[in-house]
Amino acid sequence: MALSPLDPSSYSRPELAVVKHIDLKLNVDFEKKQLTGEALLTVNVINSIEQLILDSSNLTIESIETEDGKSLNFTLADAVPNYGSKLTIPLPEPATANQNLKIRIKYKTSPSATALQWLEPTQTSGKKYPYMFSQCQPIHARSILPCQDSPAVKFTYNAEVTAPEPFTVLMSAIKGNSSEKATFRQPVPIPSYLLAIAVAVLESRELGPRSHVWSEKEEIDRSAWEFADTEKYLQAAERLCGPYQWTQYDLLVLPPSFPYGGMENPCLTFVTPTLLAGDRSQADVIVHEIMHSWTGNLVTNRNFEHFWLNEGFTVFLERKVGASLIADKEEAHRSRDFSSLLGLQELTETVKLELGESNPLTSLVVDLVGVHPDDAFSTVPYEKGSLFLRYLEDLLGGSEVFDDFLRSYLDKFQRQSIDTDQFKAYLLDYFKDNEAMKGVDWTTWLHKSGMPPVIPAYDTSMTKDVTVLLAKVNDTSSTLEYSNVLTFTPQQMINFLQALIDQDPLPLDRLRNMGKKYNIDTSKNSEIVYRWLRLCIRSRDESKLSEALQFVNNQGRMKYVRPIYRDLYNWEAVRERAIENFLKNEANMMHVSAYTLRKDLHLNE
Ligand SMILES: CC/C=C\C/C=C\C[C@@H](O)/C=C/C=C/C=C\[C@@H](O)CCCC(=O)O
Ligand SMILES: [Zn+2]
Repeated sequence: MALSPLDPSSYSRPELAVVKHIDLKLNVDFEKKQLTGEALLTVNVINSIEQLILDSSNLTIESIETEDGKSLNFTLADAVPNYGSKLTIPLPEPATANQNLKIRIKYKTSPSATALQWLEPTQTSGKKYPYMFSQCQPIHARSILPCQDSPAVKFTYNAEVTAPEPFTVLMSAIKGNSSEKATFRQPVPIPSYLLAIAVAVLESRELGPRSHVWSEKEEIDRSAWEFADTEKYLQAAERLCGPYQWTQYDLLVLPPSFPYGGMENPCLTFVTPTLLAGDRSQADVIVHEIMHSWTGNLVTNRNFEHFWLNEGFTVFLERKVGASLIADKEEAHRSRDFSSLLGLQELTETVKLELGESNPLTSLVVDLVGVHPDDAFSTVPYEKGSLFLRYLEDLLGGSEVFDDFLRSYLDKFQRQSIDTDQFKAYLLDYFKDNEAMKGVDWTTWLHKSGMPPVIPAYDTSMTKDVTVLLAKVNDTSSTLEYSNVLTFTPQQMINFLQALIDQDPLPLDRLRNMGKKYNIDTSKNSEIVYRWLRLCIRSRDESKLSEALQFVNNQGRMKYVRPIYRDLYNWEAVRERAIENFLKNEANMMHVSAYTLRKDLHLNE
């Protein structure tokens, strides 16, 4: 299949023409699980073209015409699994450089559009109304509208959406005030993966001068409490990165099947309800999504081979901003390093235990020719990426100089899509007089698989207690008491449990005793519950099996569900039960969850 030279995951040819703006008109039909409507594309021609090529997946194209109603022919190629169909629109006459074309496409989505999940009322908290939401990243926007589904292309959009009463429509854009129909405008150019829509019966609460939180009414009070500090985080982010450019920053708490912790849809971050821990302990996810307002959403990876530019930078900024909220400078430094050490633990598990050190997907820059981005997803771009930036910061003179570089980088590349070479060239030029720059082994950092070549000298004072506890627990002759963990924060407990995951399993009686004594087995914090269940599975606790299955059935956050299923698969005695459980629940999952779990459970081989 011929794909774009700029993006191995798209048919479109952004080097020839780019969509600059989209006017969308959509109607939401819950009965048919379908969006129907039209997209009016404004296309800017870069090099003479005789045809326009777009991405589409499972769309029914009803007609294509020019703005003044002249019908255009088109061909929809046979679908290639997971990439969809190339949509070719021959132009009535060749278009030349700088020309702007307007093309109106009337179409319908399919009930199995991979970007959309249509929930039955039983899958919602209210149990009365259906619910629909999207997840376009990485390349699922093509199942919602015909487009250049590549982050190399950025467009502004306006939308008008009709849905029956009493549904609310939300999109990744500024919401209009009309009470008759839902209107939206996104004046900042976005890549297609940031297009988002949710339609449900929702309530909202004000969180701050530019923020509301939205959810079903059953979660609204808990959500407003959990995310009350949003404005404080936005202001801290602005102090580091400059003014917030997206006007509105709202949050939408989705139903439990939402597959990610958070998705940085502009103006409206989508989050999993597993963040509602009741103790604000998962605020780092909100800070992470806020930081995407600069890295990812303003400065965007040109294609998903450079995904680390989105995620590595965002994790790096998230930890800086998190630390900046702590008044005591030394404590802030300790806390930043503590989070980085947890990230390093997760990276170690991914590289050494899950993917393997020679796996090409453990490189920072990956080759996605013939590899679907959903199959390449892991903690590597997040943690190896942010560790690389931390290495550079330490090498080049610390945060005093590196923060200035970051602001300059954001300023230089804002509203653009870039690749790793552009980042590298800019950094080399910015620090051209810095001798230390010569010591960077670029090839190893960017293109070699495995663990990073250098691990920063992190402050370990906050992990000391964890290390002591780990030795105690591993010494099976030592007595365990609640007092051992009395002063532990949820983060320290998470760090401790993650360290246990990264080592050989504890004998089952020791693990059970630990769970009881340390009150772990009654925790409501999903980050703790998930790691605890994994430990129980790895120590072969059959009595925990139904709890583990319930946990993966009750929420769909892939960060939790996939490792649990993989651990269950590796336990031969329960493998069949795990597969049976997956097959029973597959229909309730979003496409990306079912797709990746099928691979984790080796079901399509
Ligand atoms: C090297 C990686 C190459 C390609 C991956 C590109 C896209 C990955 C695709 O599967 C979509 C990812 C969407 C992620 C959204 C949110 C995450 O940041 C959530 C992280 C996990 C969690 O907290 O639940
Ligand atoms: Zn992210």
